[in-house]
Amino acid sequence: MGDTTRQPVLEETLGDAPTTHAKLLAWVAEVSELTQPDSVYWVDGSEEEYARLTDHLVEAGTLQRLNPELFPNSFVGSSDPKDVARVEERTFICSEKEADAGFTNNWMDPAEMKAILRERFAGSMRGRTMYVIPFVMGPLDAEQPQFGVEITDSAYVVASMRIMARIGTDVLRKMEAEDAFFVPALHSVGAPLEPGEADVAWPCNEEKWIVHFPEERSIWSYGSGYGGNALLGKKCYALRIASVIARDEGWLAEHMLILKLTSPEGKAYNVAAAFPSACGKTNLALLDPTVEGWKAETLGDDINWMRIGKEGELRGVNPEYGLFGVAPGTGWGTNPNAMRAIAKGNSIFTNVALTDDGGVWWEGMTEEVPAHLTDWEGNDWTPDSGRPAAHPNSRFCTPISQIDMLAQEYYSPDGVEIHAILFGGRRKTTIPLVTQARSWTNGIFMGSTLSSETTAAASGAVGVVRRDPMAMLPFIGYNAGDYLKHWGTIEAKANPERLPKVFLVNWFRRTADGGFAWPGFGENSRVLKWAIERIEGTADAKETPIGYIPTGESIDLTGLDMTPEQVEEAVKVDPAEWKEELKGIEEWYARFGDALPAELAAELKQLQARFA
Ligand SMILES: Nc1nc2c(ncn2[C@@H]2O[C@H](COP(=O)(O)OP(=O)(O)OP(=O)(O)O)[C@@H](O)[C@H]2O)c(=O)[nH]1
Ligand SMILES: O=C([O-])CC(=O)C(=O)O
Ligand SMILES: [Mn+2]
Repeated sequence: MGDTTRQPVLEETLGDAPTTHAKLLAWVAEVSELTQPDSVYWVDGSEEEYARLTDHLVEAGTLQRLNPELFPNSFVGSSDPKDVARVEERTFICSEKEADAGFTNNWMDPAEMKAILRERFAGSMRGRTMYVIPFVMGPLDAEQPQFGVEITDSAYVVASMRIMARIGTDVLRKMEAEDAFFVPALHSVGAPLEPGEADVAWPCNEEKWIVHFPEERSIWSYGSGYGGNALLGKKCYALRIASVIARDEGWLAEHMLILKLTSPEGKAYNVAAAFPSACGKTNLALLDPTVEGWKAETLGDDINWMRIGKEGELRGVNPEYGLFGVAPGTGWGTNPNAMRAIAKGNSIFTNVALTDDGGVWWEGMTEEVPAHLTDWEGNDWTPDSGRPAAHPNSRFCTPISQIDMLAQEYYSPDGVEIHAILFGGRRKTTIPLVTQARSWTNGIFMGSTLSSETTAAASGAVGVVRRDPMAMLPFIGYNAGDYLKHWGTIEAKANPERLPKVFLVNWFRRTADGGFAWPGFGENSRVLKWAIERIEGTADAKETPIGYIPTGESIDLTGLDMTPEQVEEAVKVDPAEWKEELKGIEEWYARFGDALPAELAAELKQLQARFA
């Protein structure tokens, strides 16, 4: 990239370095000595820089520019077919003590792991540019801005990080002015180039390591260029490392969307919802309410940092700056708000199909399926090809500011008060459309036993039911038992009147004939209305062993072709199914051993007794 690069910042050239932050300079020098890049480039985050970067990515064959009349300033690229999702089996929490990682994480001794990683990173950036990306998760004017610096040898990562996080010179200036702590996040695709060797479109390594050192608050990611493995501000920092910081400081870093709802009377409520990957967060965050008189506005679609406010209320902030959404199933029919945001351009698409007129397409985008496409692997595709045109975990990466329904409070460093918390998963049976928890502890029980069928968002088998506490199974940066205990401490710190009410939801239940028991998407606003009316004490409910479910009449069905009996079917608690479920929960809880909080063991006992 010629004039855009700088020589490695080594000890003797520190005088020319673009920052006075001594720790950052030292780290950049150390990494460049280890990884041996051709040059070091400090990312300023400007539009002009983005133009140069994307030009370079087009030249390198990583990205293609889309037809600007269809998608202005937008690009599409395909990853290596073996680098399409997060790799949970290659993800590690290297706490000093193994017990602090707990049974839900892979663990290795930090010194041993560092030795392995140093070997992998040694010379790993040879022939490449090393980019230094100063970033902040959450608003830069937050009381305590949460800084990070990602070092990467992937221009695709730089371009994507610019959409997903606040990056560049402003961040660097504030960081150095405060001589602030930052999370060092080191990333290499692990594909050094020998002199004269031609690059491939998507460099990566067969061997992948996604490693977190919680005590050091550092991240080392090797071998993958994809999403959650490589955009280190997202899952690695804002969930795994932040969950550890949150434990130590008394707050919560959660895998949740945040949605603001305003009732016909003009009263606003903020709902946070935790669903596992590819289970409907982005869709709910961009909800188009079908229920009359209600307004929805987006605050966040994936991550929610919650702190206790001055009046003992729980306040949530979305630390991200963009959407990294699942493309398939996102369409004009199901999620027009996402489609409108995407259509404004300024987006990077990964592993979607290409239309003949230079646009993108994926399954579910339009009702009409194009007669011809280039599929995500670059092959000709027609509707009778017998395979999806877009990869099931293909993604759109789009600035959050392009959402028309974005709430103004998104920009507020103090966030918003959270009034309700939803936990949800993808279950064909057993779990009702919606259940209200009896109490905060009962709500933690619901979250801790959350289960879902696995999706394409992580590599491995799809459709297997697994427990996913608070939808955080792959993201809890410490012992899962301690994590549940930490949730328990919130009750005592909060104002009891202001504690959010907790609900369990399941948009994915099936009827006997195999269809969805509930139409989902915009219609989910009817369920949210019920939940809010429960908070206000105005909606009817039926008490069951697992909590409160709606009566058939208590869900507003105006304008929807559905009967109260069908609602009852969608919310029914079937004792036979629950007998099986209780076995699953018992096995799950047994895995925590001594780390299981006593109050949750008691919750399970009480539930068993209610079914007996
Ligand atoms: N049946 C049904 N499907 C839904 C609903 N909401 C979302 N989906 C589908 O679920 C898939 C994933 O939805 P997303 O909203 O992208 O999931 P996510 O939780 O944001 O996923 P990540 O970004 O991976 O964390 C898409 O294929 C959607 O079409 C719903 O209410 N009902
Ligand atoms: O992290 C990623 O690659 C994408 C994502 O949001 C998830 O899988 O939950
Ligand atoms: Mn999402």
